[in-house]
Amino acid sequence: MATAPHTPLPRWEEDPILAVEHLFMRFGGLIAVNDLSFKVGRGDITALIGPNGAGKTTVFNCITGFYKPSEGRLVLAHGRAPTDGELASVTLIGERALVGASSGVYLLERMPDHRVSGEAKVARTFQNIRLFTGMTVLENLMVAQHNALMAASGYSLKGLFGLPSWNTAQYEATENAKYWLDKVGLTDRADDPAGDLPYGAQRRLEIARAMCSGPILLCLDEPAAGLNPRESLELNELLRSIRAEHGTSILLIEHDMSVVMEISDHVIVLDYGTKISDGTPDAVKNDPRVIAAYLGVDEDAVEEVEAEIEAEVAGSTTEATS
Ligand SMILES: Nc1ncnc2c1ncn2[C@@H]1O[C@H](COP(=O)(O)OP(=O)(O)OP(=O)(O)O)[C@@H](O)[C@H]1O
Repeated sequence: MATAPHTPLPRWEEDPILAVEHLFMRFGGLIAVNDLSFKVGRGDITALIGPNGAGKTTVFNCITGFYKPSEGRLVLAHGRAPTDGELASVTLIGERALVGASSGVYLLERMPDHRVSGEAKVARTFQNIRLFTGMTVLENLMVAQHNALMAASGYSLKGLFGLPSWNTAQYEATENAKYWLDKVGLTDRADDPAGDLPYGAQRRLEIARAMCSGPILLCLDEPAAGLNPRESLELNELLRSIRAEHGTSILLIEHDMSVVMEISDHVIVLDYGTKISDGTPDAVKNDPRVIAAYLGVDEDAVEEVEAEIEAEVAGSTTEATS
């Protein structure tokens, strides 16, 4: 008897690095994020898109510890995703647990922002660039490694006495900074104040700064905002090489559809805090709910589209069962 062809699960189902589970964020009477669940595949470039005010930045703020969610669980797995049993015990005992040999599982909703970046290794950039504009480009990258350097300095003593472990850590931090300067094409601007850089270069420096902390998940809030078409193409290349050469998973919020459709493996669409679509770029692009949300058509038209979708789904279910 012929068996049905096996359809492989998408990576975000097979090997998720992050699972957002039933996330709610309320601000007084406003529900900015409404029962949102999705997964981010390990090594994927995942885009979170949606019209203005859909709740995208609020989701980022929850993942990166800037907001404490009203409800929900945010599971980050450094190694393989935990089993249901392992996850239940982490949820019971605390915010972090080791699963398998040495890989950690972190419940991000329980952690403050500095531990989400320092321990869980989730780095982010902001919608409005937040560099230290008076510091040099290189200094911005050294500051990003402050935590590692402080630990290596024994919280100052080893640094004061110039012990070898401190010297090694400082050397490595400088080499790391130089590597990322080169990667984003800013080596010749290393000693200039960051505030003197053109806008596109400041955006690249933000990404370099985030990468200096060695994240396993990089969250970028509108990295292509304000970039010209050439700079957008360079950004695509940079993000692809970060994924290919460092294995970093990337979650980005983006309005520039040329960037989203070109580089994403997986797209999640929000509207009024609710997920309306989740799939490959092609699937999402052709989803009538997404088209309706983006075109801003009136509610009657949206209802018509929804009725059509429901009729189609009902039709295909009947066909499948007959
Ligand atoms: N700290 C806050 N206090 C009150 N309301 C907030 C807060 N942060 C966000 N909101 C509201 O939550 C909703 C979602 O905002 P959010 O910034 O997450 O949307 P967004 O999808 O990122 O929008 P944009 O694409 O314009 O950046 C908006 O109605 C916003 O006004």
